[in-house]
Amino acid sequence: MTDNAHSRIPVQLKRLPHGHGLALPAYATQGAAGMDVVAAENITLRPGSRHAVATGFAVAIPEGYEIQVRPRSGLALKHGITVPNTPGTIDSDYRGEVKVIMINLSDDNFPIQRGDRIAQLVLAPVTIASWDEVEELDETARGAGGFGSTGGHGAL
Ligand SMILES: O=c1ccn([C@H]2C[C@H](O)[C@@H](COP(=O)(O)OP(=O)(O)OP(=O)(O)O)O2)c(=O)[nH]1
Ligand SMILES: [Mg+2]
Repeated sequence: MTDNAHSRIPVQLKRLPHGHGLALPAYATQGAAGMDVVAAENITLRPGSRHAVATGFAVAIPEGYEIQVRPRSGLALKHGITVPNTPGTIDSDYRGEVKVIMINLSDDNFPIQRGDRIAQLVLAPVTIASWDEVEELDETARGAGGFGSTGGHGAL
């Protein structure tokens, strides 16, 4: 763990019974955006299968923030293991166990051991919108063009 405490936002965390003895989510380097989070269970992900992996803790995120659950690129690149709902959203009013939904996109079984770093958690501010319903929207050069309208892969 590194010394970037000056910029930290306190977030309450409650260990659940099966979470005792596990490392808390932690920043691996001083500039890390995410805290690596470890699995609280042993599970083998078969090819194509998915599972909500226990973390062994619950949180109370301050209002105005969320926690995003993101995959680790090493697991994605080397093993085809990722988070299908990335970024997963942990709401500030959620008090259940934080879980990491993982999917195995490879052709091989992938064993997860309790204590393995499986994903990363990013604390992020949330901006709250209010709808301003109108009859007409302003015109732009893009207009309704989207979904590759400016040219995509291999376009001339
Ligand atoms: O990767 C995730 C995503 C969600 N959650 C928990 C915390 C979150 O606050 C709650 C609801 O998540 P979300 O809003 O993404 O799911 P939903 O399908 O919309 O369920 P709900 O109707 O409960 O909001 O589930 C996790 O533990 N891990
Ligand atoms: Mg929801």
